[in-house]
Amino acid sequence: MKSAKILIVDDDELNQVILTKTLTPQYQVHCVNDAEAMFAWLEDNSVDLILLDIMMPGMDGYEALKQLKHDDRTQPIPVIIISANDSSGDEAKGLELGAMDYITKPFGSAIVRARVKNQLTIKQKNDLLEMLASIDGLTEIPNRRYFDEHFAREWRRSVRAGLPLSVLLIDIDYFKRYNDNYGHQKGDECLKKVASALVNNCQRGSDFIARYGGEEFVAVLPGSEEDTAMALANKLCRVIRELNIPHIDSPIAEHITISIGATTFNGDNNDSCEMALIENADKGMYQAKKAGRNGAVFHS
Ligand SMILES: Nc1nc2c(ncn2[C@@H]2O[C@H](COP(=O)(O)OP(=O)(O)OP(=O)(O)O)[C@@H](O)[C@H]2O)c(=O)[nH]1
Repeated sequence: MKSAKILIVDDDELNQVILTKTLTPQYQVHCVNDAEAMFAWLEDNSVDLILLDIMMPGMDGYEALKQLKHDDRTQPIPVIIISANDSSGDEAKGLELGAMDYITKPFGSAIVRARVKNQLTIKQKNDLLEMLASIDGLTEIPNRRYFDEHFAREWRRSVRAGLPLSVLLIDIDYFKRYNDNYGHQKGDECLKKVASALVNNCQRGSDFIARYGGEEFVAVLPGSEEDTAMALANKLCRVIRELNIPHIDSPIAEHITISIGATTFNGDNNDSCEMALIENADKGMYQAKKAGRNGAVFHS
């Protein structure tokens, strides 16, 4: 809870100072003067709670709240309205639009602190549930649902910043034969070992690995060009070979191997879409399988 991030949206500097002073000992606080600055800040920063003023120059707080709740990316962020409008009609309007709480000005510090704490406690529990719903039960790495959200976010970031984004599709070779020969339980153990080796061998903090489905994994590599992506793909093939998981029924090796399809979006082509990137990686995978497996192929 200590490191929770709170965004204060208020054009009144005195309110900003008082709220910051009230919350700073416990939380990370950032202030912006209007709704436009709030949306700009949210493009690149994660926030756990928003304290939102209603009467502001430009877009007012109600409209800002409506837009926050309309966007999947900002919808889960709890909003507390802090407003000088103290009529029950105003409060009802804010709550109906999706605010979690409503504090009227002038406010007492203890009330602000208590209400913020309540909302952050609820948020923490919701985040935990969200996390549990995003993790694959077998391998304990991010699941397909988590991947879909993460990948869409990274794609937008890459288009906006004009930065490359690489994707690796990773598939265990002859895994049906492995299951048939060693049994489904051993198959599960193998999937766990492969997943953890893949996660432990991704170099950059921004690299992301998920279970794509069955015996297939996917890596999202923000900021990585073709060379870096292929270097990582080849390294992952080697790492999995070196796990030395016996697979006597594999026609190509005595141990478990993987095939990888790789592709890169260069951040400069707005015509392509995120799904085209997956399709390209899938084509690379098909070629890697056709070329004999146990290796990586880049498809642009
Ligand atoms: N043990 C176990 N097996 C799984 C799981 N998910 C998928 N599989 C198995 O993975 C196998 C995938 O087989 P295929 O798609 O035919 O591919 P493959 O045998 O790996 O052959 P190639 O990909 O062409 O090298 C199937 O037998 C699935 O039952 C799982 O959670 N646990």
